[in-house]
Amino acid sequence: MVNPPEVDRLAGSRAAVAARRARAEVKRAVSNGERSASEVLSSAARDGAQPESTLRVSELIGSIPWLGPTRTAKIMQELRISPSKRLGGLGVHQYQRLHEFLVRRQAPRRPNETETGGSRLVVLAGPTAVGKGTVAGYIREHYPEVLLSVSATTRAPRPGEIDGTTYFFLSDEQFDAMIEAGQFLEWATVHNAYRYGTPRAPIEAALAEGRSVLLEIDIQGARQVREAFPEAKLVFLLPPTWDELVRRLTGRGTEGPEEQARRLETAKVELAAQEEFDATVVNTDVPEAAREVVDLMTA
Ligand SMILES: Nc1nc2c(ncn2[C@@H]2O[C@H](COP(=O)(O)OP(=O)(O)O)[C@@H](O)[C@H]2O)c(=O)[nH]1
Ligand SMILES: Nc1ncnc2c1ncn2[C@@H]1O[C@H](COP(=O)(O)OP(=O)(O)O)[C@@H](O)[C@H]1O
Repeated sequence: MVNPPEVDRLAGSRAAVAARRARAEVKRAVSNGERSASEVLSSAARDGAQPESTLRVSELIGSIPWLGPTRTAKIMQELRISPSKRLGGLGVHQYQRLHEFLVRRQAPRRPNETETGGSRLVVLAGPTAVGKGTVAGYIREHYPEVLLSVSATTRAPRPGEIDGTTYFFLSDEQFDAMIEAGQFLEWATVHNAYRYGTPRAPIEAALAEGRSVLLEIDIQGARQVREAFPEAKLVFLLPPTWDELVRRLTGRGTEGPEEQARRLETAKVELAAQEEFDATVVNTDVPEAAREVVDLMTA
């Protein structure tokens, strides 16, 4: 029996809705880190009937955490794949290029081989509230062999912060005097508000003793350290997702809504800088993230 056209049309639209839902589920799983993009590509290549095969390449790449539309468009150009191309329609060479890109991106980036062995100066940077201070504090507690640099700042202490341990809390005049005397290894104005700087003397002394030194500083500072110490390793701490970063900032309760909004704006700029770093560590679990950072100090 042949279905009347209306029944066929209905069945067709139901199938289209189901396929759309399946593609949305694939994108959600990739953006949450539940599935890797390379595994989705392999699944599409294995079986053209899978919903993955009708996913556009640009949708797959755009689902990878921290790759926004601008970076995605740039990557599509570099891979020489048209934005409308679906996974199931890739040519052999296109598939190869995309697969290599995805596998390269997923492997945890280790400092490049040309670095002098055992360089001991490591910078830990990342967006506000990602957990830099928490991970650095865990390292201070559990890896006493690592010297954690104590920065100077002109911002006021938060409840529980101890002068000389969390920061050296200085007045503007005291901070200016240290700049004048060349006593900072680097310094920067962060979140368009307060100044932060790394006192030079303790770092140079610790490096001279062959100790590992960890600087927890902002992106501007990381760039200055790279200039002064090309062998330094720059590690970028990432949150599992943007929503988790927002939750941590608001949950921390150390800034009011206006300051939080300002810091989140800075965070977007900072996240875009991660490509300048030698390695990235995702701070899902503090002990695990701390272990990965320490491993990078001796890698
Ligand atoms: N350049 C530079 N940045 C620093 C230094 N110490 C801390 N920071 C950065 O200043 C920013 C603000 O730090 P803080 O006020 O503790 O805020 P939080 O990052 O939101 O906890 C963070 O990105 C820190 O990494 C430093 O010595 N130099
Ligand atoms: N892995 C994690 N899981 C959940 N919460 C975390 C994690 N790491 C840090 N936090 C919390 O997130 C908030 C921001 O951490 P903090 O160390 O102050 O960030 P940063 O120094 O990067 O600004 C704090 O409330 C901290 O307890």
